[in-house]
Amino acid sequence: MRVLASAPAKIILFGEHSVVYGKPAIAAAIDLRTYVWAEFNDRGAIKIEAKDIRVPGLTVSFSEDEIYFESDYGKAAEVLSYVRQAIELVREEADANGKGITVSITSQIPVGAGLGSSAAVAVATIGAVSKLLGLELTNEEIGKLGHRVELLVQGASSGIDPTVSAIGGFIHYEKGNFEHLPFMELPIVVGYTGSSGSTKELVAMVRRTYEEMPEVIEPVLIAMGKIVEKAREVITSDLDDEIRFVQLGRLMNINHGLLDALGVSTKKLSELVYAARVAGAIGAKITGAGGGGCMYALAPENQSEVATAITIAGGTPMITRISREGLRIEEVLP
Ligand SMILES: Nc1ncnc2c1ncn2[C@@H]1O[C@H](COP(=O)(O)OP(=O)(O)OP(=O)(O)O)[C@@H](O)[C@H]1O
Ligand SMILES: C[C@@](O)(CCO)CC(=O)[O-]
Ligand SMILES: [Mg+2]
Repeated sequence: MRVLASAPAKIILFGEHSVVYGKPAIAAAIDLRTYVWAEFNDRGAIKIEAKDIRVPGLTVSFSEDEIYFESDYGKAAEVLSYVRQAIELVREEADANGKGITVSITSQIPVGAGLGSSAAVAVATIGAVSKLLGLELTNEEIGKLGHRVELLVQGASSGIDPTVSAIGGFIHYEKGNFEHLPFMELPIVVGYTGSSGSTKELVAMVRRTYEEMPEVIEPVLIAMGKIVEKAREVITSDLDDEIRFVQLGRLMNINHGLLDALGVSTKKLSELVYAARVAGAIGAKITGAGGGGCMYALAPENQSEVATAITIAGGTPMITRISREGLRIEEVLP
């Protein structure tokens, strides 16, 4: 039997980092996906084929166009720990420890770019392997297992990324609970700096700053939580789109300033944010963990001008749409 599952990337519209401290956040699944095939092997081992993982600074040996890491030889590189943990967790849940499983991954999501590649690969792997092992799990349960994978690998995780990747759509998230927000086509442009940041390291860096000066950082996190509450009010109001976008844009700009205050912006991220605003975006901010990765801009009138400005500033623009669907079982072959 072979199973193919896919799970989407996400953008965090408001509330990254503060969500790790129990504040609310708003995120949406987007139409870039990670695909995972799962099948049994008769060697009792976990075998992972990551066909297109491109991690700057990582050198791996490969044969033809495939990169192999095999955990039974103790060679599993840290870079594949999300996938390995996902497989091990599902094997445990299914009482199938020791069963040989091969997964093969292809992905459209840039890695370490703030678009939730770690959550998508964990969720798609859990989806494919649980189906293979005959476990009946809801997408919500798979999101919770994805959260456990992120906790195991990163040490800290709010769970928002695996939740939105598993269930899809546009959500408000707080302390493990989520609620779908009314669907809204968002005229956004994502700008990729081309460099990556590690969520594990960025979350740990914010934690160190918080522990050194809680009296300074706590109010920043509280303000971020208030921004999310305000944004939710605007999104669920019956004001015209034009007015809602202007208010959301202002909140994005404030949220970006506070993320910069936490130290998760970079020169390049800020350049893309300012280039987008100068080109007419009504709001622009980092999305995801920062330290490289992506920003996004809200540009109802001028998406193409903003995309050009991001290119001129040295970034790669992506015009994406919200994905209503989260985890999907694409194929089950005998
Ligand atoms: N296609 C893939 N195959 C295998 N592992 C992957 C793949 N994509 C992502 N990963 C894993 O996820 C890690 C990147 O996760 P990280 O949380 O640092 O960034 P992100 O999820 O892309 O961004 P963010 O968490 O800010 O949204 C990679 O180092 C790798 O371990
Ligand atoms: C930085 C962070 O808030 C979002 C990463 O996409 C981490 C998390 O919520 O687990
Ligand atoms: Mg991640």
